[in-house]
Amino acid sequence: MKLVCVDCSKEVPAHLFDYQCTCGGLFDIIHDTSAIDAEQLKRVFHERLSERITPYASGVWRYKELIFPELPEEYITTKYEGNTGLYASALIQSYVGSNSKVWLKAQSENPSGSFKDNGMTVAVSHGRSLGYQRFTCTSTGNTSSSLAMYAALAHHESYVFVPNKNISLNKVMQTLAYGAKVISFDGTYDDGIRFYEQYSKELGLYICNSINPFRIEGQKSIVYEIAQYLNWNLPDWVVIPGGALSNVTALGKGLQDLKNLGFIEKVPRVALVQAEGASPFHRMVAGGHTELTPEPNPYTRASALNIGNPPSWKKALRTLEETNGVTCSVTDREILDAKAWVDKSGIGCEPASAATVAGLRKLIAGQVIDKDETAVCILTGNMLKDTDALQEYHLGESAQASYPNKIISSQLTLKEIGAMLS
Ligand SMILES: N[C@@H](CCOP(=O)(O)O)C(=O)O
Repeated sequence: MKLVCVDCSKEVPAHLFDYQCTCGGLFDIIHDTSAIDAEQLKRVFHERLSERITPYASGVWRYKELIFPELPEEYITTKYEGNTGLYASALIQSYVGSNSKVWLKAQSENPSGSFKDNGMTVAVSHGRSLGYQRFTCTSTGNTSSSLAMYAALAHHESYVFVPNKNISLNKVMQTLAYGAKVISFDGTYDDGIRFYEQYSKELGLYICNSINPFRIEGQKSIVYEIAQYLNWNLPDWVVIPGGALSNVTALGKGLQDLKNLGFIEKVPRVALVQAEGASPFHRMVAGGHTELTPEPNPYTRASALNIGNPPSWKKALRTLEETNGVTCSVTDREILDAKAWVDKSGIGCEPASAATVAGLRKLIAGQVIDKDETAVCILTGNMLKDTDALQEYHLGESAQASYPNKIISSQLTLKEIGAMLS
């Protein structure tokens, strides 16, 4: 295993771990897979589906050989993350106007309620193996909840920086309740990352944001799991939301692993969906530019996507190139309407996740995605991560007329209502 800089291609042995190269570029982790017997490994992954107790019962560590083969088991900090549902939803298929199967991959079912757990279990385990006892991140709330949970499990400390506005209080409370020291600051996630880039050495804390390549390695398991559940036949499209862009980066890296090992024959196309108010990456791609212009004041109601200067944009661009991918942006209204249908389907998600369903609908309407093509939308966070969004949508002044279910209120007694219903 070695670290390779995405900017200057400098190679560094993994034991000299750092977040950034001396040139300022982020590192990728590259594994030596030459000794892997792919068929044998597939059988091992299959056998581990019936594990209950060992770390291999985790939907991340099930794939340890492709994620972090060198890690001694004693450092693994797991809550059996992953193992999340993959649902084919007829309701969502009809909502997006598709003739073909649409799956929802519910990363929202992870132990802390978001996809961050897939990467965090690996980052915290790696940090422990290096001897760290204090962990940190800056976050709009999902990364911080996940970090706080794993740090607590490992009996270690976590220090979390959260913007003082435009994030969900539920997530901040979840982080606090897991025992993190929560420091609210005047700024955005982007400011927090800049701070770490400058001070990571002096802090002496292990950084758990996605500038840490071990986070990306763990998040690759999301697409491994989808592929394994579908017997190694992926849908035509994978639709994914984009904020910090770690998810799409990991998706691309995971797809290349599967292809290179011969686990899958065809690489699906990737559709990356951003919220209109925080869409610097989409604007770059749509404008045919090769450099990202940061958005200084990102704002979307899908607060997990409130990121104007995504650190992983170069890695994300590679995913698009390798998968013949596309990008699009959707409005907050489109996101919240799509969310209402994902919730009604019984699966549920936080607003950021619903950008995928809104994006799929838009891309089908625009004939970028064919109605006859299959797709999987990755849902990143749980419905209860942002209960304000639920209230605003269902009870607020602009409660949506398009949504069929309302609270039925009446002056009748329960006995009278019972008589009416019988
Ligand atoms: N929405 C994210 C933003 C942080 O991204 P990361 O991948 O760098 O941790 C959050 O939950 O904080």
